[in-house]
Amino acid sequence: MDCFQYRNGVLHAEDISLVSIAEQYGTPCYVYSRTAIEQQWRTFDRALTAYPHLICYAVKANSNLAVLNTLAQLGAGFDIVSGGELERVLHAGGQANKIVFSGVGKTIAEMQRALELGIFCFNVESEAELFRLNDVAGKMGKRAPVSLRVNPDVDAKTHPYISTGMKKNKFGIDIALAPLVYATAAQLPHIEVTGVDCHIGSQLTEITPFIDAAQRVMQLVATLKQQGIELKHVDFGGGLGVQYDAETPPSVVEYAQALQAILGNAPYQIVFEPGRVIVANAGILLTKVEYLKQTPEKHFAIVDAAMNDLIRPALYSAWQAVSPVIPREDISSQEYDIVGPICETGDFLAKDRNLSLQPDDLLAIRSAGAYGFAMSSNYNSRPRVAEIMVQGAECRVIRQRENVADLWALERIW
Ligand SMILES: Cc1ncc(COP(=O)(O)O)c(C=O)c1O
Ligand SMILES: N[C@@H](CCCC[NH3+])C(=O)O
Repeated sequence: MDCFQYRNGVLHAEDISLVSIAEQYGTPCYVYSRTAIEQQWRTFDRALTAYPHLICYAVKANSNLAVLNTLAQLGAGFDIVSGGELERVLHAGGQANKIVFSGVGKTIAEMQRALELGIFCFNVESEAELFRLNDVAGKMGKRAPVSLRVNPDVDAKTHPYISTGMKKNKFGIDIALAPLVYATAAQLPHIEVTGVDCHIGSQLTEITPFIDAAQRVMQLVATLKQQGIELKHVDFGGGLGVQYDAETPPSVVEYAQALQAILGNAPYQIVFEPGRVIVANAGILLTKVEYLKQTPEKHFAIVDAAMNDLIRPALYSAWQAVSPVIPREDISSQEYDIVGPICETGDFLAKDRNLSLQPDDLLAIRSAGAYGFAMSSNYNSRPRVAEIMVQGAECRVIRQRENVADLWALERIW
């Protein structure tokens, strides 16, 4: 169920009108539906009951403590890519033994901390990293649980910036070389080979690349078995797409069924690292129209949110729906570019949208729960916006709006 719906002509987040949120907390702000996050989580979890599984929410999609805590309470594991994400998860109540650590550039300090805490496993992305991890674990008198992230050379058919499973990408170990690297890993005294991992990209809207990758991974698992290397878990990463516009991504159930057809009754724990599909449609960015501006070419709606708040349109030409909080019928509509106040032509949130607008109108940029606030910045010295979480008729600030003093809090004059 969509937790952002119109009631009596006003867009609501669950039971709370977005007009009242704007009045109480100001704009721009992110608004998340806690119920929507919980629902998505449960849908994912239920679809996978055929196998023992661990769902490790990809923290990078939305790392607010309240979001992480909501998921931790449901039993989530977490996929992290930095020491910062590791500490966030712990601070939010997540369990270390349900954490997978991905990423191509893990530092010695990050490895030490993760080993000290006893994470579920390291998704190792290169031989060099494997040797470093063996060394670090050895000095600590430990054995590091390891899953090699393999690169299956499958085209995820998504935006090139977020496609990760092709030979030309920096991620993972070439699947053709993986048997050799596994053989090396199995000989290292401070490495315990526990699994295999694969993540081919984000916002996948077709099932075929997932199937191709899963087949290649399971072939590798069979080869390793012949080599005498028995794995305990198989991690299929994240990447399941969501509907922003007219895409028709596979449902979680379709995705699970397709994997089941490949896995049969394989005796492995199955791990997933979903990010976007859990949180994207559980959030909006609420913004206010400051000015309407007309040039001979275009109509612009200049709003108080900008590319520093939501960079996806500027970075990937991503399309996100724009909904008026109170749709107007008193004036005719125009094609608008929805732009921010930043000094860049790339500062747009949407282009060519047919809307009826007046200054001070509120707009909701939809599907902003994933890779929204998490990718925001202070560019143009803009304080980061507030994040609000709603459940039913209850509403809480889960991150305060920054103020100008926060902008230079860590700076010193020479
Ligand atoms: C290693 C890894 N796992 C999981 C994810 C989560 O992906 P998504 O948000 O598309 O589910 C990502 C991001 O693409 C990733 O890099
Ligand atoms: N930031 C991207 C997704 C990248 C996923 C990171 N592995 C987006 O907004 O679509």
